Amino acid sequence: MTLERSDAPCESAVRGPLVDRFGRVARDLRISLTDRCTLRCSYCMPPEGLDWLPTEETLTDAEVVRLARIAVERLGIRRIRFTGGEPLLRRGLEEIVAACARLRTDKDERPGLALTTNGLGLEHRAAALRAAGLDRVNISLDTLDAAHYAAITRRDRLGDVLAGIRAALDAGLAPVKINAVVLRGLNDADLPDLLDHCLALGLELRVIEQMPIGPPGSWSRSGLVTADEILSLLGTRRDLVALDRDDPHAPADSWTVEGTDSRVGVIASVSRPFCDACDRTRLTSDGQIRSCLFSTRETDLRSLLRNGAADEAIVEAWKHAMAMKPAAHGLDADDFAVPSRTMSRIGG
Ligand SMILES: Nc1nc2c(ncn2[C@@H]2O[C@H](COP(=O)(O)OP(=O)(O)OP(=O)(O)O)[C@@H](O)[C@H]2O)c(=O)[nH]1
Ligand SMILES: C[S@@+](CC[C@H](N)C(=O)[O-])C[C@H]1O[C@@H](n2cnc3c(N)ncnc32)[C@H](O)[C@@H]1O
Ligand code: SF4
Ligand code: SF4
Repeated sequence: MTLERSDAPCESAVRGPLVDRFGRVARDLRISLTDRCTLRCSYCMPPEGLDWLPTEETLTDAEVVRLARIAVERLGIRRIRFTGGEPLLRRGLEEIVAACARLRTDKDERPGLALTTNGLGLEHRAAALRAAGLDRVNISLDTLDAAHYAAITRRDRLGDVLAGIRAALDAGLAPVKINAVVLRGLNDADLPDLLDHCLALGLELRVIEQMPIGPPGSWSRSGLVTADEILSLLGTRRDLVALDRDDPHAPADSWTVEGTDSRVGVIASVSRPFCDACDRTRLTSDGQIRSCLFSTRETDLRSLLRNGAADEAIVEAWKHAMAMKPAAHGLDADDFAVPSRTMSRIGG
């Protein structure tokens, strides 16, 4: 796919809901609630962490909810995912979820509400989050081997994640998906065990190709474990049958595992990009809109909010940001530009 470099929005891009120059419509908003985290996953953050945003630069709960309301009521957003950093570090998470659950979409429905988390502390919050209106949760777990887990995340917290998964299931959050980024020589050989564990608990495993969006030096194309390799690892003990995508916009390709009711997914952002059908817009914890995970530019909604802008001005700024959305991440292009933030500051 070639990258469109023109910055001029076409007319259709500035009318109606969030539509970009290529006709893609954003229905899915990912809100990062903090840039801080309890882990230091090697593919996402440097061991020493990052310079965290000062509190005053982070959107308040009320600011987050106002932007979510504008997105849902004015801009056609139908699903919201809370992410981070680690969103469970956000004290007001339950209140933010409850406020978003009161919104109504253009179809007069409650927006779908989901959380992506590393699972630390979920044990104590899953029930309250469910009661607040959270529908589902994706939990990151790269391996069941405690030593490998500690090597990847630089923290010895495997037991806490497993407790968080159990609590999510008990609370009735459904489906519970497990996200595993696969790293050569670290957890690739652990995938069959992880799949068996997920099948036993009724969890949907998605194995993720590592993207070049972590700390400098953490990614190389030659070291990438690609979707083809992931599939052969997952097929070591199990037979997989390919499924058609039920949601054309979902990042994962899915398979059923023969002899079970379960499915397993592969998110192949690098070797099989899904940018053509992208339906996402992203809000960072400091109030910047990123139309693409790999954007090199952002649109500052926080300044608008804090300068007293009316909803209409925010709507226009958000639409303009969407109009500038690139065609694709362009990883294969000669002029690929490294995104302006690393993963934990964007929200995945
Ligand atoms: N390239 C790319 N990767 C994405 C995008 N959205 C999510 N991902 C990656 O997909 C992986 C799983 O992300 P999640 O936060 O669980 O979100 P999701 O897979 O969209 O969630 P579902 O709605 O449950 O399918 C992470 O590595 C994300 O960074 C996207 O728009 N582009
Ligand atoms: C940035 S994290 C934020 C939410 C939460 N802290 C967590 O880990 O689930 C969101 C997702 O991005 C994934 N991720 C982080 N760095 C990645 C990378 N370099 N390539 C692919 N996925 C990555 C994580 O595995 C996680 O599933
Ligand atoms: S992937 Fe999630 S848990 Fe791991 S360092 Fe990044 S933000 Fe934290
Ligand atoms: S890389 Fe950008 S355009 Fe491609 S799917 Fe992700 S957010 Fe969408």
